[in-house]
Amino acid sequence: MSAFSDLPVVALENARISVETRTVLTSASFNIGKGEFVYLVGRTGSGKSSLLRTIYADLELEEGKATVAGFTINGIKRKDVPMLRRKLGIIFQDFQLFKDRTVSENLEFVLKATGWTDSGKIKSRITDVLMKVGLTGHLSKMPHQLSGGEQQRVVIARALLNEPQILIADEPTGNLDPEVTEGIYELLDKINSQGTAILMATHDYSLIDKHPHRILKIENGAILDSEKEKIQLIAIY
Ligand SMILES: Nc1ncnc2c1ncn2[C@@H]1O[C@H](COP(=O)(O)OP(=O)(O)OP(=O)(O)O)[C@@H](O)[C@H]1O
Repeated sequence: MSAFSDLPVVALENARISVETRTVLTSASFNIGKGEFVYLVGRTGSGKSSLLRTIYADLELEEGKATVAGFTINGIKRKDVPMLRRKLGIIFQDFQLFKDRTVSENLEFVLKATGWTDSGKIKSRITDVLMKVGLTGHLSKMPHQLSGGEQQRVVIARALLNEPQILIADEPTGNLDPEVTEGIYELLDKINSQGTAILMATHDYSLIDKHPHRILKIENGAILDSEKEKIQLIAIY
């Protein structure tokens, strides 16, 4: 093990985050360790997506410090952002696959864009990630030939291509019915048990009840942490 293996995957210190003129976090500090599974909750508009955007360097940190997967986010140079994103897997509620490309082409696009050139390695990586998400045999399908749950599995496969240290998921089950949600959770749980940290924003408190993990809650511009205090989860939308 390297001497750096105990460094957190995400570390925020007194982070202040604003969107346009609205401050969503005033002074947030927390760490996410290697291989942790963490839920991110909070009312609609509390700033969950904004916090995730800061972690993947899509929204600037106004004050404080943040390191993610070994990168310092404060003042990160545009040219370094793709390197950071290679260490992260990002999953959204709306699947954002290219609709005019097959599953395989969607995955190949990302590999080529992130520097993969050897066609044998590309093919075998695509086969590997599709196997991980339970979609072996769906290589040549178009997104519209897949169910919502299957499309989300392709998105998860795409997020895994470059072996990220953490998956950042913004409402990954928001468009899925409860049974399909359970399957997606189980997949994320399996990925997590193989060592990838997960940070998942969700409104689905029944999922959290059923599968408890650490919770970070955004409330009035602050972060509450279930490791330090009891967090009330009342269905608030
Ligand atoms: N592009 C934008 N321009 C202006 N204000 C924005 C923009 N994006 C978000 N906001 C505002 O920033 C605040 C935080 O939004 P954010 O999307 O981070 O919240 P959220 O907790 O993810 O909400 P939800 O649960 O509805 O997804 C909200 O008040 C929102 O209206």
